[in-house]
Amino acid sequence: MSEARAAHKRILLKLSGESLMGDDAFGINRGTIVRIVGEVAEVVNMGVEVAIVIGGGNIFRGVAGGSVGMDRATADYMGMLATVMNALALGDAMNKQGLTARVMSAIGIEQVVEPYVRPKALQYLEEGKVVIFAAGTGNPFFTTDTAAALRGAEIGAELVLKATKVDGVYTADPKLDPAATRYNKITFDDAMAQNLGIMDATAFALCRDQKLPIKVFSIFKHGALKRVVLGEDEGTLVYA
Ligand SMILES: Nc1ncnc2c1ncn2[C@@H]1O[C@H](COP(=O)(O)OP(=O)(O)OP(=O)(O)O)[C@@H](O)[C@H]1O
Ligand SMILES: O=c1ccn([C@@H]2O[C@H](COP(=O)(O)O)[C@@H](O)[C@H]2O)c(=O)[nH]1
Repeated sequence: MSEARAAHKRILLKLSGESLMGDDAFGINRGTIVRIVGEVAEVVNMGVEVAIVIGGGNIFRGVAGGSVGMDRATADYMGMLATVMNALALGDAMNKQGLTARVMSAIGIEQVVEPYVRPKALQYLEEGKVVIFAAGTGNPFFTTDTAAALRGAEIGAELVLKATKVDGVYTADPKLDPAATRYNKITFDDAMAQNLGIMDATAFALCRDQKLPIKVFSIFKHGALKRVVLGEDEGTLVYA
């Protein structure tokens, strides 16, 4: 274990699917996934129990499928399967880089990965294994952000870390509004009242009701994950 003291014992890290793309147009970039696993390893080696929810936007997005005429629920199941592919790739990279990872799926595909069973997930975390939650909530019409809030609450995480492409929550989407400014912290109620698009309202509401804070930070900023875990000033805190 390293000398630095973590501010949190157990965390839920939400990785967007797009964070695995690197500079590619879609899919999984090998160098990027290796770098992200290296950053996760740093916090695991500090003694932090790490659970991960991985998105699927780099492979498939259900809403996009719906918009071209596909049944929305079917498209959403395809989106959930995309998260299983990302989870398998992430787990494989972790095991190759010296971590022990377990992938658990919210939908039954037992020949491929074990099903999500809460006590088992808790046991893995206590054993120092990284648990990767695949297939979101297992239900269509939800997102992996909501899965992160749900699993975070279920496992008693102290903090949800939303690792994304931007370095925090802004007054407006910074990709669309260059004049947008970043919040250092913001309450769930304010984020929801202002309809800030960084996370969906269901995820915000669940975390607010469970008093589970969220840190939004950029996964592309080297060392940012470790700085969040150390409780340093990084990204935006969303709190109740
Ligand atoms: N107020 C805001 N502050 C910051 N980012 C915002 C805001 N409103 C919208 N966004 C956008 O939200 C996006 C967050 O998306 P994110 O990377 O989490 O993707 P996702 O849909 O959750 O994951 P996936 O890629 O797996 O589908 C950012 O890229 C940013 O452009
Ligand atoms: O609980 C869930 C989680 C996800 N989906 C579908 O998967 C895709 C990919 O997830 P992202 O959160 O966008 O990364 C999502 O667009 C949904 O179509 C789901 O149905 N239920």
